[in-house]
Amino acid sequence: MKLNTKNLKAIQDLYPDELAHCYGCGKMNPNGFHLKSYMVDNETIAHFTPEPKYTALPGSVYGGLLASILDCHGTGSAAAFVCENENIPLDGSINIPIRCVTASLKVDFKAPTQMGVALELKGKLRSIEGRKIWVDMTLSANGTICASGEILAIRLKD
Ligand SMILES: CCCCCCCC(=O)SCCNC(=O)CCNC(=O)[C@H](O)C(C)(C)COP(=O)(O)OP(=O)(O)OC[C@H]1O[C@@H](n2cnc3c(N)ncnc32)[C@H](O)[C@@H]1OP(=O)(O)O
Repeated sequence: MKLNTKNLKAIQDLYPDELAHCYGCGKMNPNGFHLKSYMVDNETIAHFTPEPKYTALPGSVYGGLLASILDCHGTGSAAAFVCENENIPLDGSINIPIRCVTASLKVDFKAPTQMGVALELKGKLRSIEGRKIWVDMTLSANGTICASGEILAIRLKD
């Protein structure tokens, strides 16, 4: 699915500048991946096209890179789901006051991930229990789920 992001704000772009240096998704990191995740209906979605230098076997993407983008999609999704739960707007009118970091990340690699195509990451909220947020994720290439992930993100205390 091609996502029209014209009227959407990326979750990571709602982090305040001083917390936006993450290598995977920080807008302030000039060398990073700049992953951008969006809330669409009840799920989160991101697209990312790896450069050929992130090759594993010829023609397929290195698993560490896939884990990296799932990590950032997962924490961004966790922050967004908490915002939705607490009626905090994601429309860019404010920087979001929710900070989530990864406590645990599990990735299952199900099929080789084709290099040279836009990968699609999706996240669904499994549960929020206090400061713990579990998000289930998939990563697809050309409509085939190549990896699934689950993340436990922890909401930082104020
Ligand atoms: C703002 C932009 C952020 C961008 C982030 C991009 C994604 C990242 O790469 S983040 C970097 C990688 N992650 C980290 O460096 C985190 C390192 N770990 C920590 O800082 C701490 O362990 C932290 C914050 C996760 C939890 O510490 P703390 O706030 O003291 O909470 P703590 O009381 O230990 O744990 C809270 C709950 O989570 C549970 N928990 C913590 N870690 C785990 C774990 N690995 N597995 C299962 N449960 C866990 C605890 O058991 C506890 O549960 P309960 O409330 O039921 O007792």
